[in-house]
Amino acid sequence: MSSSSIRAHLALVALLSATTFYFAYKSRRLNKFLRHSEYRKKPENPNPNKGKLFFISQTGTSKTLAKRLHALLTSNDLLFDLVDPQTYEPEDLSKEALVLIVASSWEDGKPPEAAKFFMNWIDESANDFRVGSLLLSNCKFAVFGVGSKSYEKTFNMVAKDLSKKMRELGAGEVLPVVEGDVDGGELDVVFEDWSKRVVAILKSGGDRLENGIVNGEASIVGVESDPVYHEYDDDEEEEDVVESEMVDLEDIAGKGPSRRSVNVAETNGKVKDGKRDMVTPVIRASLEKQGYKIIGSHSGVKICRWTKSQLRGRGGCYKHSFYGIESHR
Ligand SMILES: Cc1cc2nc3c(=O)[nH]c(=O)nc-3n(C[C@H](O)[C@H](O)[C@H](O)COP(=O)(O)O)c2cc1C
Repeated sequence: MSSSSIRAHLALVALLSATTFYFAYKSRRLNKFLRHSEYRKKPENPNPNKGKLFFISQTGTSKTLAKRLHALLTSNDLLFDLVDPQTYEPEDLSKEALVLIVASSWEDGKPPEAAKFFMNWIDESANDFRVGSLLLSNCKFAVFGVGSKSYEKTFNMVAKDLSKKMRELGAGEVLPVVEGDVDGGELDVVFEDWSKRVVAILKSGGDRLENGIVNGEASIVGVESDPVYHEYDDDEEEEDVVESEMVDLEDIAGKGPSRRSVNVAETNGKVKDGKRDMVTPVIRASLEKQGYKIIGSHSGVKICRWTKSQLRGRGGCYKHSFYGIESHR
């Protein structure tokens, strides 16, 4: 073999080695990035189709009762996860179809320590005008309170508060709150009665739940109110009256937001770099449900339905009809 061909061989081997080394290095970097990346997929709600039975408890009374109900549900082939709110991501509430809560109240009607984050989340969401009343619109729920009448004004405050806030967020209450009294209120009997009613409702199928009517007694159904964010147009009133039969691809794309796609830990209404996020995951979900597109971390935008209608040649709003203003151009 001539010296020039040996040199060529050596150069080829060197090139191949360098290439192999380079790709091996890149692959390791990529793996490392994926392992540590903040964009790594967060764990999904393990059983979004199963009901959730929460216990909000400090000294175990509510937990014991919830366990009893869980056993009853299971023996009736009703699949529920028994959940400690401490281990639950409240963002997932919007995916739940059925929620049962056994909740105790503590000093000044406050929740036990373990449920503070969960309760705060519900409270903040219900009080945030940007979230609106659609967030839990797919969720049916019932609450049993564990407390003592001797605390008078704050008797079962947590349970009552939960019920109110859940309704404000659009969830449908299938049974009015039942208030258990640990001090002479025959708690076990009252709880057993409530549990049987819950099981009866669940076993009766979806109809009663859908209607929010239980054995003829009207349950408190989610309070409907207008969406909190509006289009950048003053045509809403007319839009409400005329419902387009056509479904916009844009609107479909807005449905079913993935809350995992945003960094929940950082943006759940918390302070980041000294600033509070304007579009938290909850607000994002609510806006996307209404067909808005989120711009940056601060705004939601949706094209006016009349503008779309006009662009399709199907007529515009009163501004066009009465004054000839072509706001779609
Ligand atoms: C210090 C203290 C404060 C309490 N405050 C309230 C209250 O404000 N409202 C109420 O209904 N019950 C109140 N209770 C009663 C508890 O709700 C009751 O003991 C219940 O069984 C606790 O349930 P848990 O073991 O599941 O936490 C209080 C009890 C204690 C010991």
